[in-house]
Amino acid sequence: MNKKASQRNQILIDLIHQKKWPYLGAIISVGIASYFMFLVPTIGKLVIDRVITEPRVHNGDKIDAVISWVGGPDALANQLWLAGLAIVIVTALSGLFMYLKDYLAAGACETTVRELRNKLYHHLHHIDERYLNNADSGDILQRCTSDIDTLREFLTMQVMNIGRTIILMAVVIPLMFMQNAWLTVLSLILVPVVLYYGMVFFVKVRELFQKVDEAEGELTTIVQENLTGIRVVRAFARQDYECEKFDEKNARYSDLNYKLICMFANFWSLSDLLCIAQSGIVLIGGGWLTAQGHISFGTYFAFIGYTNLLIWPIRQLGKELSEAGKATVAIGRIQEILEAPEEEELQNVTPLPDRIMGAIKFENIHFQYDKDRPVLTDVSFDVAPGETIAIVGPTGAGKSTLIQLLMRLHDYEQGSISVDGIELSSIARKDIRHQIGTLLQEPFLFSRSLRENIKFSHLEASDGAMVHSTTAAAVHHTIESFQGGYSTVIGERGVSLSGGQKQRVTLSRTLLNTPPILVLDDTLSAVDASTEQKIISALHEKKGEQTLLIITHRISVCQKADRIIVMQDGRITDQGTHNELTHRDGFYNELWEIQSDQKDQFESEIKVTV
Ligand SMILES: Nc1ncnc2c1ncn2[C@@H]1O[C@H](COP(=O)(O)OP(=O)(O)OP(=O)(O)O)[C@@H](O)[C@H]1O
Repeated sequence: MNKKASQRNQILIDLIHQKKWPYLGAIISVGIASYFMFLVPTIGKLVIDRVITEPRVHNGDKIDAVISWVGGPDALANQLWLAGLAIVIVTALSGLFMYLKDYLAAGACETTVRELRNKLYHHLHHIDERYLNNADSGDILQRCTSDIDTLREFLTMQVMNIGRTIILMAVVIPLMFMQNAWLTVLSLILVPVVLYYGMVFFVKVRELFQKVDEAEGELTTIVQENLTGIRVVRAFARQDYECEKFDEKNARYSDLNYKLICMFANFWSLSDLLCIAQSGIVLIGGGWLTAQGHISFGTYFAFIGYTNLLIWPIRQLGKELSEAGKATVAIGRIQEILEAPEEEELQNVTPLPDRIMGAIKFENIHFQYDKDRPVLTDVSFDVAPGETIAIVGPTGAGKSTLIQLLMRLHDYEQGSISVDGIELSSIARKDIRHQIGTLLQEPFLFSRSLRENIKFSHLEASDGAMVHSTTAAAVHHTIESFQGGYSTVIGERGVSLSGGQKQRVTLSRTLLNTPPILVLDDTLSAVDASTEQKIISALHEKKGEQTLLIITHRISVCQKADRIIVMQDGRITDQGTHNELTHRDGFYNELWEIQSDQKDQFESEIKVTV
């Protein structure tokens, strides 16, 4: 067994081990139920041999004692309903223990799967940023939903059925041998073939299952992407193109499923044939042995019953094993996520006060995502507590990366970053993130009420504080104009709000928490100039209370900053106030001239029109 397979088994063993007592109870119940199942044909045999047929068998054993107790063979022959009642009672007891098995197993399985789901969800929230950047969200979604369901089915159905069949064989086969060894051999002669065929099928089908799962993942990804980006598709009138792409994936998924169904059809028909052949062998062989007087008629009757009792579950074993193949693929895929590294946490972290001052220092920072592709080179700058810094630069200059390093979404390898004089790499990730409020380029809102979305940053905040933050973000009146006000539930990713409204809601969410450091990553790009000014003024009211880093392309925002940092190609190429930078050549001055020209042109066009 290779390492991966043994790790997969280990996950399963660990999961089952956590609930060993209910599982053990289920196994014992199956054992008892199997014994009662064995008793049904055995009662038939005893009645035939000791009551119905002549000459009657007398062994002087406990069975004879029971027969005498109910009035002897003749009396029993006149009251055969008693034997029928015994069969009903034994069958009912067998059913009762099977129910107990299902009850214990279902409880244990559900808890096991729920714990695994929680473990996976918790892990996803702590997984390393690099893994998330490269991961395919549709695929992860599938692993967390349908793969978990496959595993659940495996634990509730397959493990129990496989266990049940093995226990049934372990209980019934020795009891059959005790009655007649040759007939037992005859009754089981095709069992190895049925089992082997099931195992071969199981190995073959596993590979195909993996392909089907992958194809399903691709299909989920394409649906999810298209739902998220449906407006982009419509804007470019690319519906047909996307439908074609979907059809391709859909066809592949269907073809693979069809192949799988065909394989199963072959398996069922051939295994049915094998099972019927096994029953036929017992019928013919047992009939001959009875005719020759080697076995009693009752034994013949009982062995037909035993064979039927065993062969069908054994045939089912092939199916269960093949389903188990599907589960091992699912476990492997879940395991891949569980093995993805989590964000590393330090053993000895430097604790932060409840509220830091907000001083930031970058010293000779070098950083790259991929080998030999430097994104930040020798970046150094200082920010005093309460200072407002604007960061400008062309696209791809590394501005967002700077912020991601500050939030410890990635770790720097060269240089130093400190917050209030404490080296960032010695601070726990969650501690530093508590101190920084961030508004990312892409506003994200949950499909919950506006109130829940805004209070996400500060769950205990009062409604008054919430209204204060929405007023500062210039969105309070918009929210009040909705029929449901703050209770309005917004669609997935806030689709019922405009881009600017979404940004303002996310801004109010960040403002509610008043963290000592606030970062706006190109957040104001989707709001109009007057709203932008309102928001900037609101932020300026708190000037000095929090350190403000604003990544922006707008000169109007930079003008209000204490200092502007200019970034180009991963380096800081200039810094200073608006006045200083507009009096020397460089990127900022060019940006200023372009935006001033545009403003002048716009104003003169308005004058002409008026
Ligand atoms: N997760 C990532 N993995 C690999 N490369 C990345 C990743 N994120 C960003 N980059 C690369 O790093 C460089 C800097 O990206 P960054 O997002 O920091 O730029 P930016 O200045 O914020 O750009 P913009 O103004 O367009 O947002 C770019 O070349 C980008 O392709």
